[in-house]
Amino acid sequence: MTAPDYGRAFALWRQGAAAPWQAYTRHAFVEGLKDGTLPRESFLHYLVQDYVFLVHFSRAWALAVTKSRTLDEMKAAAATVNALVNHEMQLHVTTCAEAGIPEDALFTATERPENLAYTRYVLDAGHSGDLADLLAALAPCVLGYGEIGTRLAAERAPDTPYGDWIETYGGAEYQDLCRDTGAMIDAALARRIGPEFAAAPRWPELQAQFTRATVLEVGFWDMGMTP
Ligand SMILES: Cc1ncc(C[n+]2csc(CCO)c2C)c(N)n1
Repeated sequence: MTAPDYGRAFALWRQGAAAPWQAYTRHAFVEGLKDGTLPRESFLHYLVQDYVFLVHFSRAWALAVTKSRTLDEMKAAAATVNALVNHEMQLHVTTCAEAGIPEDALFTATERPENLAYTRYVLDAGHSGDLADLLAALAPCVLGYGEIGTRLAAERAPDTPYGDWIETYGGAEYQDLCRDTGAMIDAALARRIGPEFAAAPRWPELQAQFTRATVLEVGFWDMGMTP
């Protein structure tokens, strides 16, 4: 299966991080969602941690609003903050509520170090750099789930109990968001670095940020498997 097209910068970054990208998008946790063998306890533990993760990811996208230089950039980043705090986190709240975990327990859950490392790394990439640095660190999260969702929607076991999760990320709405985000990244890089951004002196550092965030995604799945 060929990977979905989320733009030029992403295609290059993904290629430049080939081994960790494979470890992230084909992780045992992902395969367990696909065939339904992931223990429920692992999934709920992941969802609680992911709720906290999304709180900090919303802060990172809010930082992208303040790092924007055009109204189009601001609109895209602000739309993502809205989607995160008002919609995506609802999947976590609803699923956890069904399992008897109330929302205030999600907001106050103790963060695992793997979670802390990832979110604060991304926030620091944004605080110490510009929008290009921040987007390089944010891209694996947004676009990786798009790629995982697409593959799992095609390959899933019909009776996996994780169908809602797969449909959230494999569905048309999320895939549109991934394409928009990929286009926004290409435009933001072209604006700051020039159209040949991959030949620029700062490209290796952007690649390194993307690769580090991908490695931190692998750590997040590992954490999910060890409740
Ligand atoms: C560990 C972890 N990595 C990625 C995502 C996916 N994700 C994070 S923010 C966001 C919306 C961006 O528009 C999406 C889809 C997640 N939930 N948890």
